[in-house]
Amino acid sequence: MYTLKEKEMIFVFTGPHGAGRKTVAEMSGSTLGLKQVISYTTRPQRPTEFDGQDYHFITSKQFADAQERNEFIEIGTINHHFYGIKSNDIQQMFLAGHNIYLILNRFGAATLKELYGDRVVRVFIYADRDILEKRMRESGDSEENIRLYLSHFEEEMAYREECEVSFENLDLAHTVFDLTKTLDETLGRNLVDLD
Ligand SMILES: Nc1ncnc2c1ncn2[C@@H]1O[C@H](COP(=O)(O)OP(=O)(O)OP(=O)(O)O)[C@@H](O)[C@H]1O
Ligand SMILES: Nc1nc2c(ncn2[C@@H]2O[C@H](COP(=O)(O)O)[C@@H](O)[C@H]2O)c(=O)[nH]1
Repeated sequence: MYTLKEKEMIFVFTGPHGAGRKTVAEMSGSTLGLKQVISYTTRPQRPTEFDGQDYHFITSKQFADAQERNEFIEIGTINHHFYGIKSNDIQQMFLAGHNIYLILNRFGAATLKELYGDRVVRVFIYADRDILEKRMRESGDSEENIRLYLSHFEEEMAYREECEVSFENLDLAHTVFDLTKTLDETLGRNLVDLD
């Protein structure tokens, strides 16, 4: 496992599906120079997704081989598919001089917190159930996926209390403004003058 150096931070975006974790993480992340560590998954690639950008899409055999070689720092099973983060990818990002973010479910967020303690800030992004359903439908998710994702809504929302910071993502510009300010302060840089 990579040992974090002074001032290196890991931001883990979590919360219910469709809350806008990816959207706000990318927007604030690009302002603050954070880089995403991309997960590996055995889930089939969706038509709107790009390999290496949304996920590294790999076969079950490739996943099992990497697991055998102890390459993953964290592994999750979601809807019968495997997801994992490689330790070496975290290390490479830090060696390249970037602070990092990941977008994980609550189990992955809890694992990273256990491993890296105070250096992990869990950022919980949420909106109410009806809004999530509307967003998922508008972004083309299948009815089956929407049903599956919303079936975990209450458990996902309950994790909010354990997270270091949380933002209700209603108006995108406001969320990104508040989030960027908070992350900038957490990094102790105060580079972003948002007032
Ligand atoms: N504040 C917002 N208002 C309206 N739409 C939003 C807002 N934030 C994000 N969206 C839209 O909602 C959809 C889901 O956003 P996003 O993919 O970022 O969510 P997510 O939490 O990462 O969920 P998933 O894991 O399902 O991708 C996208 O189409 C995105 O453009
Ligand atoms: N515990 C982990 N959770 C992960 C990882 N990569 C993504 N995720 C989360 O899983 C769900 C499924 O997302 P989908 O894109 O397949 O719809 C979502 O909440 C992701 O944030 C991981 O490596 N570990």
